[in-house]
Amino acid sequence: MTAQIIDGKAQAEALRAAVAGEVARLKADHGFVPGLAVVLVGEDPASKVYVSSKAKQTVEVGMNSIEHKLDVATTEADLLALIGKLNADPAVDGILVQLPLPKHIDSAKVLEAIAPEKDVDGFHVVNVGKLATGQWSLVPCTPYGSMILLRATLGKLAGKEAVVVGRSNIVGKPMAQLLLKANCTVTIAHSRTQDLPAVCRRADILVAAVGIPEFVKGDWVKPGATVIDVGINRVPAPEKGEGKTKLVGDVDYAAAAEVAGAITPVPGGVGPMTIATLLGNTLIAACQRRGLAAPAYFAEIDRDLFR
Ligand SMILES: Nc1nc(=O)c2c([nH]1)NC[C@@H]1CN(c3ccc(C(=O)N[C@@H](CCC(=O)O)C(=O)O)cc3)C=[N+]21
Repeated sequence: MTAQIIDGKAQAEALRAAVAGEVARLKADHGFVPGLAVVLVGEDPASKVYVSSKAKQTVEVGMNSIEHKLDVATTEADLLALIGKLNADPAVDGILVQLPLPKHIDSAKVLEAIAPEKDVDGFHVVNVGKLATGQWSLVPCTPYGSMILLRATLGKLAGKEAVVVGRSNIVGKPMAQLLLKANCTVTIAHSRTQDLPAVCRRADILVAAVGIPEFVKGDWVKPGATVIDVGINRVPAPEKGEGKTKLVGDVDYAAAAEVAGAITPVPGGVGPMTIATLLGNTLIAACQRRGLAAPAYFAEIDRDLFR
């Protein structure tokens, strides 16, 4: 058996087209253009690629992109001052501070400084708390995108056995919250889990978010399961030539695809959805802040996922 490959690239394109349509409608009917501010501190090459890709796609859907590229030696106080300015700027609807930040900056402090209504990453404790208590909130982009892929692949998720491997604040925990909200039976597994392969084999929905290349093996996957691979790991690829690299996920893709019912590839799976949902969150934040109803397309996604 060979798994259905879940086409995150195509789904992300569809989502971006819907965002572009809503942006045009807001401009025509309400006379404003949503703006997304992205802050990058330092020169991490992967972060630079992601940030320029975000800026490019922001402009492609018709929104304003405000980029702040700061020196690696930027102080925490200077970064907090910039966030204060962006919070107060009416042209800024969403603020994203690219992680990881340099070691001398306290990320938690920085994330808490972002106005919750502009927190398009959904990382602020106010948004985390709202999600955990069933209140409306901005939802972290990667888990949100993963949920949209699951819904498109499986239909209703209620009653399914879901195992999330990884307990980070940016993926594992919010992913578990969203699966729970969609009425799955949810297990969060991690590095201290006893007999991790056996726990994974229970899953109808297996989400790998550990940040270790090809960590989840083929025989950890229940036959027919849906596998969501959140990992983006750059590894050496000597088979492509001296000094070459490639991207792999947190799942041993070739082996898992023999067993799974459906699986996300890396690249072309969850990654593109992360940027599309970021743009969606910016649109939602822009509407919310102006007292406008959530765009129909997103209201429908939420109804679909959580009712
Ligand atoms: N505050 C914050 N919010 C984030 O959402 C955030 C962050 N910090 N720091 C880094 C991670 C990583 N991330 C990705 C987004 C898109 C792709 C993506 O589009 N990947 C493509 C390929 C990319 C490539 O070829 O390098 C794919 O999987 O097909 C990957 C990774 C967002 N992150």
